[in-house]
Amino acid sequence: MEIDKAVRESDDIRLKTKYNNAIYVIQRALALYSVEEVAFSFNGGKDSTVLLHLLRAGYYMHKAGTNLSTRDPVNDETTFPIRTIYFESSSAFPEINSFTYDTAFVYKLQMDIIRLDFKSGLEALLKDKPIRAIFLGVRIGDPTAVGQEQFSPSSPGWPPFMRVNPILDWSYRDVWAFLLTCKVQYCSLYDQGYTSIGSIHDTVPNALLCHTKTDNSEEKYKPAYLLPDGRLERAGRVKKLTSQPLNAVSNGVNHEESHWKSMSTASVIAVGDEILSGTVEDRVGSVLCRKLHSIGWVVSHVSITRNDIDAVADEVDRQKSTNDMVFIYGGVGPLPSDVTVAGIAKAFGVRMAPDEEFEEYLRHLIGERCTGDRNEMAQLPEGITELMHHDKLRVPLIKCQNVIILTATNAAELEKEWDCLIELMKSNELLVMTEPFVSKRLATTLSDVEAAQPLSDIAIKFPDVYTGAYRESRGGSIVITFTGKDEARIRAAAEALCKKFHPGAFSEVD
Ligand SMILES: Cc1cc2nc3c(=O)[nH]c(=O)nc-3n(C[C@H](O)[C@H](O)[C@H](O)COP(=O)(O)O)c2cc1C
Ligand SMILES: Nc1ncnc2c1ncn2[C@@H]1O[C@H](COP(=O)(O)OP(=O)(O)OP(=O)(O)O)[C@@H](O)[C@H]1O
Ligand SMILES: [Mg+2]
Repeated sequence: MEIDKAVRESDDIRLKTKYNNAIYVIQRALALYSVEEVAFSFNGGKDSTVLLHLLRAGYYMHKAGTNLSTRDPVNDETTFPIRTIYFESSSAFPEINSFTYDTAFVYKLQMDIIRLDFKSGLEALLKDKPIRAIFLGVRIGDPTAVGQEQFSPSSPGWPPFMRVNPILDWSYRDVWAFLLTCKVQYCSLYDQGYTSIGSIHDTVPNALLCHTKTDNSEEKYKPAYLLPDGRLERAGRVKKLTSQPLNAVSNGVNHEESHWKSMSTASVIAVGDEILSGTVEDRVGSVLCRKLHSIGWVVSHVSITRNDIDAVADEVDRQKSTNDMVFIYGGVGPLPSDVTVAGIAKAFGVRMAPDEEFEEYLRHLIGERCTGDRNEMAQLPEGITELMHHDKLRVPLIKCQNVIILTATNAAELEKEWDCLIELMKSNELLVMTEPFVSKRLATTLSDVEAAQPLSDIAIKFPDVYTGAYRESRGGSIVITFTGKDEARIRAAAEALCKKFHPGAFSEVD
């Protein structure tokens, strides 16, 4: 068989392994279910195109294995009796539609076209046909792959069938290695910069493949197989799939009660038993708070957590749902106490899965000693992780939905990571910079009893200005802080306070 021959003759060992595993899964399925009981869910996408060829090869081998002596020369490899289902939709790309139909014709697929949503369509199909298992081109990293194995029963609430995912462990790179090695046709959109295809409403070419802009500003895209980092395969999917939206707010002159609530908020979590025991000082937290403040973010919460998966999971779970962004550091690495990433996975209810791109970075960094299977560090939370690469970083930053993992251990390292992070977040439109905070500080030797009531009055009169106070020592002066996004309002609040006391009662602190 052509496909089998092409893979076996190639010197891509990795592809051979992936291919053999996928064929094994297909053969297991064909041993468990009769041909009438299986179906193939085909939609013309690259993953289902890979699966089509694997299924044809697997089916042929299965037939040859079970029925060698009686092989019918007419019923050869060009015949593929597995029922193929396509959920046709008016919002599919015309190129996807025509590729699906053309492919069905070329390979004589027995197509069932379903014009209902997935769930209702499957309900109707399963009522009518004896289908018990459906082959899908789902891969780890797809949002729908979370929690799935190669054989996964359909979810509760769905009609009962077995989802069979022979290419679950294939990476983006494996998919292209296969399609190119086997020289099979794929949908033309992949040559126009599309890297993962949903509907016409949520899919654009992947900006990471955009290479020129001509005078009339027409954009040109490289083919999908040139995307260097498969993790970014879904970058052409319109936002809802990447992460929770960040409501970066830029109005600093809204004088309403809800003013502070409308700002972007961040929570900072340090992980470290040694910080809790007082053995070491946290050298990152305060610098990070200053950085966030400088871009106009409100830091709502700072905490220190034990090196314990459940403790990290609980804290991340609490903070991720009440903040736009969570920054976590400490406990990242291969040591037994490095449980931060696993804690994050637990907080999101996903498992840890090997991440090939990350493994590649680690291999460059640590050398060949760490192979994928043994390298615990190459395991990342499945389906929610995005690697953020920057030329100045040796290892990409890890982002799990709205949780960013920092590896900095001191202020200098944080400076560097922060600069890269800001650049990356801006270019990915994950972070719209908000107006920075401005603040004014006034020191006074007035007693706190004297200052208390006038300060409350100012806070009521200027709800858009944060009015706070702190002491440097119990007996020393009080420092009053005014913070907000509108300099004029801050000045007005400070002046209003000064007017309530004798001249010279306050002096400005730099
Ligand atoms: C054959 C088939 C079986 C599916 N089985 C399930 C399932 O068991 N559970 C589930 O949540 N979604 C199932 N889905 C839906 C997919 O996960 C779907 O891609 C996902 O809900 C996202 O769809 P959307 O991006 O088009 O909205 C199935 C889809 C197909 C085509
Ligand atoms: N409209 C559909 N009809 C039939 N099967 C579908 C449909 N949409 C998705 N599927 C099934 O779900 C799998 C996963 O879909 P997904 O969009 O992730 O992959 P793909 O379309 O094959 O490739 P790409 O990631 O490039 O879009 C498909 O391989 C296919 O088996
Ligand atoms: Mg698709």
